Amino acid sequence: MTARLIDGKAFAADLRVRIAREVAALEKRGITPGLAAVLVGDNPASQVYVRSKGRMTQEVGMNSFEHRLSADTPQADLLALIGRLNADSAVNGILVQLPLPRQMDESAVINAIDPAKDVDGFHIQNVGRLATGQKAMVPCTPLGCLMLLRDQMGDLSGKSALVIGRSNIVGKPMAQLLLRDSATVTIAHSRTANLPDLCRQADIIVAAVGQPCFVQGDWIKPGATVIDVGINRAGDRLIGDVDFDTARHVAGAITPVPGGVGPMTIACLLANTLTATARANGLPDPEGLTP
Ligand SMILES: Nc1nc2c(c(=O)[nH]1)N[C@@H](CN(C=O)c1ccc(C(=O)N[C@@H](CCC(=O)O)C(=O)O)cc1)CN2
Repeated sequence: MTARLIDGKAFAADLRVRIAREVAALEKRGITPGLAAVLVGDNPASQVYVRSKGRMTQEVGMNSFEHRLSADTPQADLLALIGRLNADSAVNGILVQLPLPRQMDESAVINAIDPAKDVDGFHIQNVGRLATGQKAMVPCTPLGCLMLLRDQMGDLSGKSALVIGRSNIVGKPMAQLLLRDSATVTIAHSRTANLPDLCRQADIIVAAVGQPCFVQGDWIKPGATVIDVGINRAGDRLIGDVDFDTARHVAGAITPVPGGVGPMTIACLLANTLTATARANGLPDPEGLTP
């Protein structure tokens, strides 16, 4: 068996076309969504991501506002900037690129963002809303994984899903989203016993452990759908959390790295910005962009 390749890059490109159409429709009402991206420090990967976010924001017809602060910026200055962005009616979405420099308190910074503009879905109010089934802003990477899974598998109800990783950004919200779609969800992590056996029972595996080639092909149930969230750098190569070369002979469908989940993250950021703009203007949520 050779797994179907889940082409996240193509899916994300289609999603951006749909978003651009919605943005053009808003334009006719005199509304232009605006996304503010804040980058603190000079982490090379973060610089690349923020640049791509700005470029793609403009490509779909939204306004992009970029704020770059030096690594030694006092936290109070960052909080003051967030306060100004919260109050700015041209800004519908705010993101602070992670990771932040060590002297910053990540939760204090994230929770200073107006939850209605929190297009990363990291604010504690959005976390609580997602967990209790209310309208929320949903973290971009798990939202992208959910879109890919629904596209591949249709109804996820009753499927057994294993999420490997318990981060606030990916693992926990991913589990919430799968639960919301009535999958039977298990969250595994570094202390989980018998992980290979748990994997072998799963119709869906979402790997977000941050360890290259962690999930082996012989852990995978034949025909399962495997979503690899890992982006591990090895020199100039990117390697996922799944051992792609062995997994592709067992899985039914699998995301590659690169070109799988990664591109969905930015497309979903744009989707969330559109949703935030619609909500701020008393309009219904755009079709198919929210869970
Ligand atoms: N505020 C946030 N910070 C971070 C997030 C986030 O969602 N919000 N996620 C990651 C980084 N990230 C976006 O910010 C991101 C990661 C990866 C990709 C992507 O397209 N990856 C490509 C490969 C790109 C490359 O060559 O490096 C792929 O996997 O195909 C986009 C965005 C942490 N910080």
